[in-house]
Amino acid sequence: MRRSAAPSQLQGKPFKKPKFIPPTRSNPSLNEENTKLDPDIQLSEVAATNTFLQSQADPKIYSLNPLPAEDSGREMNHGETSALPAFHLHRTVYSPPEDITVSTGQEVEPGRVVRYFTVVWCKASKKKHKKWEGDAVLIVNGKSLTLKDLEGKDIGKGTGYKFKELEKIGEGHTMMVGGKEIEVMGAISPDDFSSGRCFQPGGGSPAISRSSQAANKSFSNPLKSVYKPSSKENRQNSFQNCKPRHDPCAPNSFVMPRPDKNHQWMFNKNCFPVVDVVIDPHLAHYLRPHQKEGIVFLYECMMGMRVNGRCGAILADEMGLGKTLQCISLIWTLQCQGPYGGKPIIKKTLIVTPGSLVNNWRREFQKWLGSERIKIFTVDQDHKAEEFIKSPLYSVLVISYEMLLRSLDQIKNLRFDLLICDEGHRLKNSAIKTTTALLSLACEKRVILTGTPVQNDLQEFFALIDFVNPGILGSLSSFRKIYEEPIIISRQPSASKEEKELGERRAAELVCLTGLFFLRRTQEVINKYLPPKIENVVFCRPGALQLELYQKLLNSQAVRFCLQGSSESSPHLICIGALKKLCNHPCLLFSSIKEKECSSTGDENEESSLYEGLINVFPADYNPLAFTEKESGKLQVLTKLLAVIHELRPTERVVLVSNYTQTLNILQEVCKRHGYAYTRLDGQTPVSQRQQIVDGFNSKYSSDFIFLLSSKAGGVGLNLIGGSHLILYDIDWNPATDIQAMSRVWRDGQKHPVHIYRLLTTGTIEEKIYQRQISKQGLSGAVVDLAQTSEHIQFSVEELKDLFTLHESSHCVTHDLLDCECAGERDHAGDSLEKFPVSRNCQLGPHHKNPDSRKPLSMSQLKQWKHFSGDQLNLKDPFLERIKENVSFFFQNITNQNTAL
Ligand SMILES: Nc1ncnc2c1ncn2[C@@H]1O[C@H](COP(=O)(O)OP(=O)(O)OP(=O)(O)O)[C@@H](O)[C@H]1O
Ligand SMILES: [Mg+2]
Repeated sequence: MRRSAAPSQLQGKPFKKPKFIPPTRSNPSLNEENTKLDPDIQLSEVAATNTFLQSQADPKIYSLNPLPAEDSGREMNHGETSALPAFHLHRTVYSPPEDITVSTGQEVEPGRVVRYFTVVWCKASKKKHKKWEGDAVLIVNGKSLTLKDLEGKDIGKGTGYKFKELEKIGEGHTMMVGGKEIEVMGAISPDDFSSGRCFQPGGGSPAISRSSQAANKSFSNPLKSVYKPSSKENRQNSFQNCKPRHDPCAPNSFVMPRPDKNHQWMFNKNCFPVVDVVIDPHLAHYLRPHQKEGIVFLYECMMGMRVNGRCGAILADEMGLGKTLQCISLIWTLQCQGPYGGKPIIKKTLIVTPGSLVNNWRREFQKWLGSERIKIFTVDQDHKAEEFIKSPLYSVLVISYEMLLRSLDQIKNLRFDLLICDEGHRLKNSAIKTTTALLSLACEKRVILTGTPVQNDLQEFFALIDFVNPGILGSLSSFRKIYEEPIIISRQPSASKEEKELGERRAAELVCLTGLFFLRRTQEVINKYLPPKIENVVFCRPGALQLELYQKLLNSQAVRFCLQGSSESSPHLICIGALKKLCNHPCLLFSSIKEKECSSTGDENEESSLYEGLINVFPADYNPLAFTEKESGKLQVLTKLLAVIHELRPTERVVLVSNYTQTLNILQEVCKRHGYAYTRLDGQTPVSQRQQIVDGFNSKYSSDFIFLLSSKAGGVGLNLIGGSHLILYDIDWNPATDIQAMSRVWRDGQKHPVHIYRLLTTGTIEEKIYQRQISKQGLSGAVVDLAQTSEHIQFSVEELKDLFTLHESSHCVTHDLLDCECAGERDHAGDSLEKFPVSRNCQLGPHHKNPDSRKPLSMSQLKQWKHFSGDQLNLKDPFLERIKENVSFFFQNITNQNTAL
């Protein structure tokens, strides 16, 4: 039968064998190089994991875009390369063994042999000359055949075949399946099927995707922006000047891995001598081992050395690990150097970041490189992007996401060679304007920085991956069929053994594919450079007015209504909001009631039914502006805490965090009343002033005692090392918001022991939210993402019942739930949590050799924290001793207890 090529084959040479070529190990020397950096940091950490993707990742470096098998096609005439290990590329073609027994997600009868083939197909016709319509995968399971397209969708099924016919299936065999004619191209290994690799289009390289615009281009040259073909003469001149910028042999020099032969064959068309790329010793001197590893990772990604022709990377180190310095080192290195003839790799860099961090980037550049080496342009109201465009002086443009959208037309006209998206988890949705705007920029070297876990959602994971390396995972629809669906199915309790196995294999494959350009390290890698951290959870007794109001709210018609029905409409959100306000201070609730009274048009709605009769609980002359501290348990504790810090540590400062502007107003008023100098950063603070406020507070000359911070407005990325005490006044549904806030002070540069206080009102909804945060359900559920609020959480009636219960007689409901033998009556000093390292649940989380060793802080780990009731005599901690009168219970954990200061 004559045949025309199937669409995929038109892209390249027609072939007769299965298309997928398993990723091949390339340049083992890079692996060695990396592991040499720090024996503590193994490359296995490079691999991504995921709560979905927890399978063992193979830390090998793979080439996803195989080159011709022989690398002798081009002579490398620069002697330096001969020292490199020869590049061997194996094209593995699977030939089926006589008997294959597999277990996959297909419904397999026990003991039955399932076989897989790549085929081409077309609609059945009598025409002699077939026009093949597409590639597909044929699954032969007993007497049944299933045909799946390369997006994983079933496109044909057939049953009742004769065994004799099925035995004949092999290369070149033609037959009918579900009204489609097929021709078999070759066999696929069960492994390629279960890993999903056989679905990857383009000769096994996901780099050539049919779906993505960018991926439709032939794969990119990571050096093209700078390498212009030079004349012979020029080339000879440049050859003579080809020296490394810094001495690679100097003691403590930090040298980047050299490109392997394969890379040279692809990208060193002018045959420049290969020159060592050496990190500026001025920077190298300061770099921590994990930062060196991170810089090698970023360098290799940007150079297309990890995934051929792909130049994207995600650096997802936990907060405070110095992602900024790693990027600054990358930019400065690529801007001045390159491996081929020493030619620089980039000219212009675009850094997009949240508004509050624009000037932080400038500061960090200045801190590490001074103001002479590199010129940074930051866009704000007074400095428009046009200035950058006009001036040849600047090589780095720093702009906020909001400003980028506004200046997109001008920025689009510029050519950037490197794009860095700080706090880039916001790009997890490819439909949002910011993502489309950034994708419209013609820049292939893309880095996402994020310290915050993304939501537990594989589609968001896909969006981030697709942003940095477009098309590498194929189209979204094929990703869903091939990875997401089997992985999700495998995690359901009802999953069969085969479904579980298939899901695990697909997850492992995804980890392998993405682990090449995804790096996450956890806080532990810098703990040894940090002072001790004393973390306290403080359960504050509610005031009498609070208790009375709380009971009244719980007995309201609105709450009763929530407990009867479904939570599809959202009266429960209004109830939760009111309870949270009350926990912060009754005056906040008073203001809401008054506001409602004024705006009410007489119609009865949930909010008015919630507030019914409440106003009578307040004294008749109640004035919310003249609130007292006594009225709120937490405020009472807070004022005592501030007083004791001020007294015992007069030179130390406090960061005071709330999620609500109105609460910050109250806290600000407290500062005024007590004469504490303060500064404030919230959503209203103009972007241009934010860094100034932060710098002022961090300066040793600052007279401010308190930094009032709205965690939602300015939590991410800020360095507030001027403060060594951080008080979280209220709790968020989303643990990520609180973790972000808490990470502002315990970071590199902090000189004092850090004290963190998390204030919760005993027995109330705040305890429930805390329990939800630390319980497995809370972390693996819907609340891991920064953008998540209670609006996104679905509550069952049972959960709502629990939320809307007040435990008046308990010292600490959270402790009651721990099943702890101490019954909260004695100083129960458990082991320090350092024995139980905590890591945040993260879809893109770290890869650990022992998956059980690091779970999110759980109830059982909390039990290991030191804990004691407020009634105890003589607490060792002088701060807690002074506030204990209004505290029913404490949990405390000390990290780095023995760090010398
Ligand atoms: N090697 C180092 N030596 C001393 N200080 C460092 C080093 N690396 C980073 N720092 C400092 O540590 C602080 C935190 O770094 P950075 O802001 O880059 O963290 P990050 O990883 O971006 O965290 P986040 O996710 O919170 O934004 C900064 O003040 C930075 O200057
Ligand atoms: Mg940062």
